[in-house]
Amino acid sequence: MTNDSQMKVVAGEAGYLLEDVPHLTDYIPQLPTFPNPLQFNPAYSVVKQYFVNLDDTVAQKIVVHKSSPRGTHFRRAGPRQRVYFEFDEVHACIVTCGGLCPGLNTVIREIVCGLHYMYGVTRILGIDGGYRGFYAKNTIPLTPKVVNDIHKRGGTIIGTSRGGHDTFKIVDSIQDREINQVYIIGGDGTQKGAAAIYQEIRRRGLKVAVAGIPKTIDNDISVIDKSFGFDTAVEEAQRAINAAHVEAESTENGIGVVKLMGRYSGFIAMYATLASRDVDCCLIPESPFFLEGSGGLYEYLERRLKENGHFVLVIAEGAGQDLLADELHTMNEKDASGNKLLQDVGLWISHKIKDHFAKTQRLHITLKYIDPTYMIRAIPSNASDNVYCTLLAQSAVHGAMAGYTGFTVGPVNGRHAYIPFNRITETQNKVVITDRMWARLLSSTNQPSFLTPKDVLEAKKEEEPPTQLLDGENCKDSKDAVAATTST
Ligand SMILES: Nc1ncnc2c1ncn2[C@@H]1O[C@H](COP(=O)(O)OP(=O)(O)OP(=O)(O)O)[C@@H](O)[C@H]1O
Ligand SMILES: O=P(O)(O)OC[C@H]1O[C@](O)(CO)[C@@H](O)[C@@H]1O
Ligand SMILES: [Mg+2]
Repeated sequence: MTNDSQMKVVAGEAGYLLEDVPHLTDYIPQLPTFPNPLQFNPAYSVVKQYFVNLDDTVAQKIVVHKSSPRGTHFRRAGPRQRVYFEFDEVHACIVTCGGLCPGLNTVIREIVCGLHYMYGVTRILGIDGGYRGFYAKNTIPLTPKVVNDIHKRGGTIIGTSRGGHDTFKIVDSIQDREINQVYIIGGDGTQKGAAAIYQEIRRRGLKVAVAGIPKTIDNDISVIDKSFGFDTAVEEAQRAINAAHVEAESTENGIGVVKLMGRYSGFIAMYATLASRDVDCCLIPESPFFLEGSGGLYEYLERRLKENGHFVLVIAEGAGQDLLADELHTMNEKDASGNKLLQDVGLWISHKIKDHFAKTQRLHITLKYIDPTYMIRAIPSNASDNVYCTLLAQSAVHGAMAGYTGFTVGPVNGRHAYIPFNRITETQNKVVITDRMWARLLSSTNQPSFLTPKDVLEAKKEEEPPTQLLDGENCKDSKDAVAATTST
């Protein structure tokens, strides 16, 4: 077994590997344990097997050959027979960081209700306004009554922010307030911050469990099947695409342009396009494109307008940024968290298309640009995301109560697991354009791939899939996971 402070790797037979998460007892030996109060909970009395077996693990790769090694596994999430906190000892806090995402309030609600109703915990604080709220703002007491209706609202009732991560000040605040469970909801940046907080807590030898709940509307968090709020966002994006289609269809040579979120990954644009069937072209950050000449966007646009009389273009906000940078000579501006600030590619491409047709005078077009960017993430989560958020929150609560720390929760092939922070933060999930899912999109829109045979070869070399067995498999940066429904 190898052991570092972020991940414990345990090897087993036939190539079995467990990438385990840290536990409080790794650095505080002989902690007392207590029976899990869940076994006395009437709602759970019907459950055949109350507790997750300590040896249960979840396979990262589920499509295998006869001779395949058993591969990487993660610890299965869920309630344990013994817990490391007494109910009246727990003082928990919840913080939300980064951009908004449908379902944030549901996760907050279910952490509060899970702690309260499953474990009898009454002291729970909301940290106001993201990481900086630990040391710069007041806290918000959270009870089941306070959070009762919040899942019906978009946003986050405790506020969020970018930047302001100061590990020492945050851990000082945790220590001063005698907080011993920290629930951190956020994207890749947030999880990196959570890892730093966990490391500092461990260095100080504190009995504080740190649990991350992955959040990103872009669906760019690796290892997990998908992130909460993504389905809701895709559904909302349909409304914008529908509007663009109606507008485009109702005029001669009508063009509808819709810009969707997706800084580095085009999952929202890809899924919204695949679901809608009204889209003629979808442009994402992972797939370079060009405008002029043979095989370019203008040529395709003209052809489609002649064939169909209208055209719908969906573009992810991170697409074509290299083209914009060349033309606009932009400064390399960053937000408070260090993320690159993007130029408005939707507006840019709308102008380019209008200019092209004005210059060539071959067709008279009418173009409408729809930018629903913030609308798709500011809404409350839909039914399936609400259930998903509940499972995530409860998995996090069970993990912290069981003494695990330095972990992120999430479904891996449909089973909830505890995943070490570094596995979540080391890479970002991206659409793989040599994958079958992208091919499906190309065949549904009929758009050109904008790739030369040489480009395809290069792309294949870069993203060599480990196996060709799975549809959509390589849409996951982890190279192993498949999109799956969630269940514990
Ligand atoms: N490498 C890092 N180390 C410590 N803290 C970080 C790091 N990167 C980001 N953070 C902190 O995490 C918080 C959120 O980061 P960011 O704004 O990048 O959003 P995110 O969590 O990636 O979510 P999203 O991109 O989905 O909106 C910020 O407060 C930021 O200071
Ligand atoms: O304007 P804000 O709040 O910085 O958020 C914009 C970014 O947040 C995200 O929704 C998530 O990272 C991106 O798609 C988008 O670029
Ligand atoms: Mg991010």
